[in-house]
Parts: sequence; C-alpha cells; structure tokens
Amino acid sequence: MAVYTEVTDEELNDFIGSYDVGRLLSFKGIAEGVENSNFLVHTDKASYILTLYEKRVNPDDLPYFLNLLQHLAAKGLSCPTPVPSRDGELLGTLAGRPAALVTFLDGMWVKRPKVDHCAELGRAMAELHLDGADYDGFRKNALDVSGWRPLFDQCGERSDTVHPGLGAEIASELDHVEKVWPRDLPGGVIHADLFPDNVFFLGNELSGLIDFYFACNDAFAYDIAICLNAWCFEQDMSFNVTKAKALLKGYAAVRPLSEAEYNALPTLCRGAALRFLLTRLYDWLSVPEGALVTPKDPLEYLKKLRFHQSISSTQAYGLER
Ligand SMILES: Nc1ncnc2c1ncn2[C@@H]1O[C@H](COP(=O)(O)OP(=O)(O)OP(=O)(O)O)[C@@H](O)[C@H]1O
Ligand SMILES: N[C@@H](CCO)C(=O)O
Repeated sequence: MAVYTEVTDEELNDFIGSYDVGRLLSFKGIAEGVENSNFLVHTDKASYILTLYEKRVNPDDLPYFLNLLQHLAAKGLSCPTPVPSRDGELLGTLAGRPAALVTFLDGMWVKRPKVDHCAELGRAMAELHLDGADYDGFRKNALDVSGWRPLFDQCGERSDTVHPGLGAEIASELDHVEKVWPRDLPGGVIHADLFPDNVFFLGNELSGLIDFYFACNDAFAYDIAICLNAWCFEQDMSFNVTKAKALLKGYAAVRPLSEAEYNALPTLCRGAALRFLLTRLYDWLSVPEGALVTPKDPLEYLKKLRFHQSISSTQAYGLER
C-alpha cells in the first residue's frame, strides 16, 4: 500500500486530540491498498483507521463518501463509520492532506475467494444497492466510460513500454465500448471498487465492506461486472463460471436483475476490465518518488479484457437467468 504522506507523532497527537476517542497508544502505516495513506490507530478506548486522502480522491467528493458511510451504517450495512471530531466535523486536515477517522472493522479479506465467498459478496452488494436507494447525495462516476479516454491520453505512447502494442489495443477497445456502452440501466449508489481486498470475512461469513472512495451513482450491473472480474478469474486467468453463477445468484436473491442488465453484462465486463487496466497502467507509469506503494499489474486486466472480447453473450459465460 500507500503511505504517500508521512505523519509525525506530534501532528498525529494533535489530530487525535481533536476527537473524543481516548488517549493515543500507537499508530502505524498499513501495507495494503494503493490509493490512499492509511494508518491503524490504537487508543485506550478502541482501534480506528486514519485515512489521508491522496491524488485520486477529489476533496469535494469527501462529504459524499463520508455521509454515505453514515447512511449505510444507519441502514445496518457493516461498513466503517466516520468518527466526528469534538467540533462535529467528519473531515479534518493532517500533514496537508484531507483526513478522516473511521471505525475499525473486524475481519480479514480473502486472498483466494471460493464459490461461497462469491455468493456472499453478491448478496452484500445487492443489499448495498438497495440501502443506497434513499441516499440524498449524488456523485457522477469520475471513472465511467467518459473518463477512460482522458485517462488513456495521459498514458500515451508510454503504454507500449508496459506491453508492446498496448496503446493500439486500448485505443481500439475504447472506440468499441464508447460506441456500444449501455445507457438507461437501473442504477443508484454503487461501490465501484468491491475487490476482495475491500470485503472482510470472519470465518466464512462476510463481516463488512470497506474503501468506499470510488462510490458513485451508476448502473448496478456495472458494479456486478467489476465484481465478476475481481472475484471470478482464477490465478491462470481462466474464468470460473461456478463462481460467477454463485455471485449472480447471491445478488439476484436480494435484487433480481432485469433482462437488459443480464444482456449488458458482456459489454459491462469489457468496460470494467478496461477501466482497471487504465487506472493500473496510469499508476504503473506514475508511481511518485519515494512513495511506499506496490502498483498493481495492469496486464492482469488486459488478459481479463481479452477474455471478455471473446464472449458475445451471457450464455457463453454459462450464466443463465
Ligand atoms: N475500517 C477498516 N477496518 C479495518 N481495516 C481497514 C479499514 N479500512 C482500511 N483497512 C485496512 O487498510 C487497508 C487499505 O485500506 P483501503 O483499501 O481503504 O486503502 P486504499 O488505498 O483505498 O486501497 P485500494 O487499493 O483497495 O483502493 C485494507 O486492506 C485494510 O487492511
Ligand atoms: N482495486 C483497484 C485498486 C484501487 O482502485 C485495483 O485492483 O486495480
């Protein structure tokens, strides 16, 4: 992960002192994640997560994220709850970065998800979609189909240094998805980054969802597509239909999918694979000097994209309704 921004003991003591969370005992940078700087904070009252928001988080979006977490927690969804400061503020500033303190969630993420984990994830994602229905905030997806070409333009010819011909392959895929991208699908609040490392389990039971900093308003089935890519491919990049069926069944048991949503899945999966290929490619080409971060492999998502390019219908996935 990222510790992009170091925090001194004095800065932290002052910051924690502005919250009614007890006396600071210890804090340390967390070695997972690539987007923000996260620290585990122990006080004599409880454990917390301190997040300093980095480059990909627009500070203007933070009220949407933090109020959403409060809204979802109030609905009973297990997610981090922002801790208000003594002045009642959810958002502060620390070491020059926007910063928030959230509750610590018990559980561990699963490095090799099994079929049952996929079913649990599908169910929890559908509950999230339903719980967000009456959330009064709105945030356009900054990384929807309209955001991919500008991101690719920032990578430019350097793309081919990561893989020969990658630039041309991305340009051609962009032309395709921009033409056929489905509109008017059922939508609302989505997580948009529900990878295994953002889903906690205690034993085989899902215990919580974290990292809502790509949450936005978009098509529900696009969130499903992101999860099919993140949960249903094996290490050898083969697509596991059993896991995909379990994920969709778990989801549909809570929120049934429409015909249009099912039929859009192949295109949505291509777009979702392209989105993470592009953000990983951008990060791969622009790791800040000295940042403690391990960028994720863009080519993993090039392989997933190529798989979806070979698929023409949900039946080909073996996904019947
Ligand atoms: N509320 C929480 N409770 C417990 N652990 C947490 C919590 N929030 C974050 N973590 C820990 O910090 C790690 C990084 O958090 P997070 O995924 O939010 O960071 P990120 O930089 O946004 O990462 P990503 O690359 O997944 O976007 C998580 O994998 C988890 O180990
Ligand atoms: N979950 C993303 C990183 C955070 O956006 C990925 O694996 O590319």
